[in-house]
Amino acid sequence: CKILSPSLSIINRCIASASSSSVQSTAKPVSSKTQKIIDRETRFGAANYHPLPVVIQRGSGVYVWDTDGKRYFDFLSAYSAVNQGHCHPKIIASMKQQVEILSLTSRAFHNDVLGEFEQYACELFGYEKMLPMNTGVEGGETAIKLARKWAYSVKGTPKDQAVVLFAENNFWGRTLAAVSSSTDPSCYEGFGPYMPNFKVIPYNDLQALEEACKDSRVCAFMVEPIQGEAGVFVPDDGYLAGIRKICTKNNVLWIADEIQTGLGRTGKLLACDHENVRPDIAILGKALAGGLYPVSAVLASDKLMSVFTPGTHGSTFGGNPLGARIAITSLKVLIEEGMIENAAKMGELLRKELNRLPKDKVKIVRGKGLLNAIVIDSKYDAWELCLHLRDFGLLAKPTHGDKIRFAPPLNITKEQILECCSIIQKAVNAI
Ligand SMILES: Cc1ncc(COP(=O)(O)O)c(CNc2cccc(C(=O)O)c2)c1O
Repeated sequence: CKILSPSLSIINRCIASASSSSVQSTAKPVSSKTQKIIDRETRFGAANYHPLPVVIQRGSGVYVWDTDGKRYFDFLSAYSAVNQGHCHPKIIASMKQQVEILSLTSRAFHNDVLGEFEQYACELFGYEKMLPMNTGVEGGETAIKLARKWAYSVKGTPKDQAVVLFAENNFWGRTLAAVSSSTDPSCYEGFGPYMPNFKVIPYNDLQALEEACKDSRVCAFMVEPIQGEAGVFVPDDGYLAGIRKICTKNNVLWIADEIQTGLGRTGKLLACDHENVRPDIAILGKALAGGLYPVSAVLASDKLMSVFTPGTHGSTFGGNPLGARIAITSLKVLIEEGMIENAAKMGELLRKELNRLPKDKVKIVRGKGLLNAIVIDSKYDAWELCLHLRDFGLLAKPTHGDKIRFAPPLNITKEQILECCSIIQKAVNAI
């Protein structure tokens, strides 16, 4: 069932598109070389994205360079998939070493790296078992299958009756199951019929969760500790602890989607660590392999994971030795180079500086660690602001109309943060 209230994103997008089309942009036009590359992509590629007009050719650390050699700060980090910075030398080195030895065996046979990755990840995150996949949405699908199978085989839910709860404005990918839980028409419209027994409740509302859990068919609540795509919605302190309590009381599995918030992004290893609570199932992805390879993972207890028996789930590339090697190094780099603590410190500095921006233009600043967003006044156009940010050397992109996410790699320095803030100030002055 879906809550079909007109989502804010539609209204904001109408305003944004109206304002961007009606207001003449004062941003710089792209070079003919860049335009030619964009035109070729437009000619031969599906139009399922609307990228900012810039063509990136090289990346290193917090920087990327376009095809004209211009340098930018990357303030999106590929939606938090590049937490370790672009092309981290240690991760590249381990990738190079492994790729020349063995890349893929399928799970028909063992390989000599997967067990090392599983042990390292289980011990690091405090779980007993890990199931490796590739993309984040595969991690989400795996977690939901796990919860449903547990409902039928352990909890005793009648066959095909299990209900999974999601939060309004959730985003966990683009598969038919993922869009079945979405409340954003641009995500789900035109892709019906939808997955049954997905129920949506308000985010950051413990009473709504308590009420929904009265339905004995509910087997799990899948939720982001901070809603990324929705525009970096940070819930009230205590929300995560409240979820933990209510799910435990009602024998409902708590699935934390840490794909965007995990791996140091919010200034802790997992965003759930801010409240010292532990979900029954944690899903990781994106930066798990440093933005160099698609690796995702589902972590759970031995008892819970044991509902998966041979042949009940899998993936051709899931658990491949190349991805496993890259993931081990990506996790070690995150820890050994103090990126998690740096994210906490640099996030505080970034929000302090962003809060100095004129309030008539930048209405809200919010975030945790280096997952942040500004909400600009509807009199102004977020797209136009991103074009000016690009011209001044910083790449970011609007999400849902009036919000702009600021999420640089976690190894950004204080000097770089201050330089980025002066760029942001200049761009805000320019709109
Ligand atoms: C919280 C969360 N969970 C799951 C996913 C899905 O991950 P994969 O994309 O690897 O399947 C995400 C993804 N996050 C995300 C953010 C912005 C754009 C896009 C895009 O599909 O272009 C994806 C996410 O932000």
